[in-house]
Amino acid sequence: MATSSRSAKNAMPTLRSARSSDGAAPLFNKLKGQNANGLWRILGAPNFLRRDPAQRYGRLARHLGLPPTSSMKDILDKMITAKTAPPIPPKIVATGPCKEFKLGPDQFDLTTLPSPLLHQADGGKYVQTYGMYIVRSPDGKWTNWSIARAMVHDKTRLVGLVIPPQHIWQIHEMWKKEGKDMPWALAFGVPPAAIMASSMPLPDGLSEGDYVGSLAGHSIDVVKCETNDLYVPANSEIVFEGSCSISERAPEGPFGEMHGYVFPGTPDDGPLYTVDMITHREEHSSHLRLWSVDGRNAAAEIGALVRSHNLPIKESFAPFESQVAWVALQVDTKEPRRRKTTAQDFCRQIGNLVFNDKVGYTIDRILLVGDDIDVYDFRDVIWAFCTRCRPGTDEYHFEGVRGFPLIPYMSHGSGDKHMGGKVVCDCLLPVEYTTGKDWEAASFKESYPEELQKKVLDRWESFGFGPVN
Ligand SMILES: O=C(O)/C=C/c1c(F)c(F)c(F)c(F)c1F
Repeated sequence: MATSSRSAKNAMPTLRSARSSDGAAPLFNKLKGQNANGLWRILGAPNFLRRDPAQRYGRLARHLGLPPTSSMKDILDKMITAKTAPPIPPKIVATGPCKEFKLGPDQFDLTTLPSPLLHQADGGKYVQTYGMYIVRSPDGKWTNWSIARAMVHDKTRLVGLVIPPQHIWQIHEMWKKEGKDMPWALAFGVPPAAIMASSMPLPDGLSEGDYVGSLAGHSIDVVKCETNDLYVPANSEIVFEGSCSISERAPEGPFGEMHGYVFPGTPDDGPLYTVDMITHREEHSSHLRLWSVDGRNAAAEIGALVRSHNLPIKESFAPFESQVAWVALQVDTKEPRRRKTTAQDFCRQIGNLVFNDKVGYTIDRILLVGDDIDVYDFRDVIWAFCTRCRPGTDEYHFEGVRGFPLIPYMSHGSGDKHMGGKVVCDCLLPVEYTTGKDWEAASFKESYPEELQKKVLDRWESFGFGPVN
């Protein structure tokens, strides 16, 4: 990464992207409010799409050590494969780069450090959108690494979103029963595989640290916090250490959320986090991003869940165009025919399984599509949805399941804010449940003999139509 923080002093604010051979992410080196050691810089959108179609998911691929030309399928398959690999627990080390600088509560002021106002109508400065929370159950058996947003509340405190059924909420409830504030750490700039694992809806009780080791192919070095007994990745760039109150709450939000809305002047409330110490390394930055990884990773988990129940699903993907609130499931349609499954039984079985599991929490619409549909191509998915799913009769609604309260039609809609609002859309035509696909797509690839297609493509540019895409 860029220049040393020491050179940041007294410089004009500039934006310089963290350019490398495979693409750019905005790195803000000189920010108003930095302290004498340049704390902190900000890297934007570390997991977002690239312009180059050949490297569309390059930044995500880099999180997992995959080539920048990897497909979304390559990325999600690696995450699921690692989950079933033998766990590689973190390795405890005596110290690490994150210990190079240590600031006590009288040496920092969160209201003056360069926390960004990400959207003009946000209820506060969201310094935390891509850092990794570390919390542990009171019995010490479950260490959870996760992402949850938080904004600056005052000089030494943040206020964050902690909602059921998230693991941080589950563990916070355990500490409430103990009558003790929850020890907490927030690590920015952690190993990229760790932040990817933090945004996967892994099963309750599974410690991400074990999973990340199998994802990275080696154990992650962790080091003990100065002010509590939690362990953080030793090469983290910045670490906030402290505790999350089990009683004190404050206004939280609104925030420009993953679905693309902010409702001005409508804060909710959340628990207060007190920061007792900040440690950081010389080369540091706090990472910002907008919520999006969760839906993509949820799709991978949903695919694994339905296959583990012997449901014939080949591929699973959450289209970006749906704000990752939909999941398209490609069905191996010879199986429902072999099993003589009716559409209703099939859709109800999938909806009951997914929408009653934590992995389905953020997903409001499941689209079942046939063998001929590429779930990674939204044009394919929406074509099947528009032409094969009859409104009403081919849709199976689920109102008796936990809803996702952040979706605007839930939080600001007409129905219950916390229950339901979910549906399975059957985008298989009835014939796919009986004798199989009986149509040809009226398309270049399906409506003409291959030799004719080749003849045309060979002469395409000579016709003056430009390069074949
Ligand atoms: O603040 C946001 O834009 C989204 C927060 C968020 C999320 F992205 C998830 F995937 C969750 F599961 C969740 F509980 C959340 F609160």
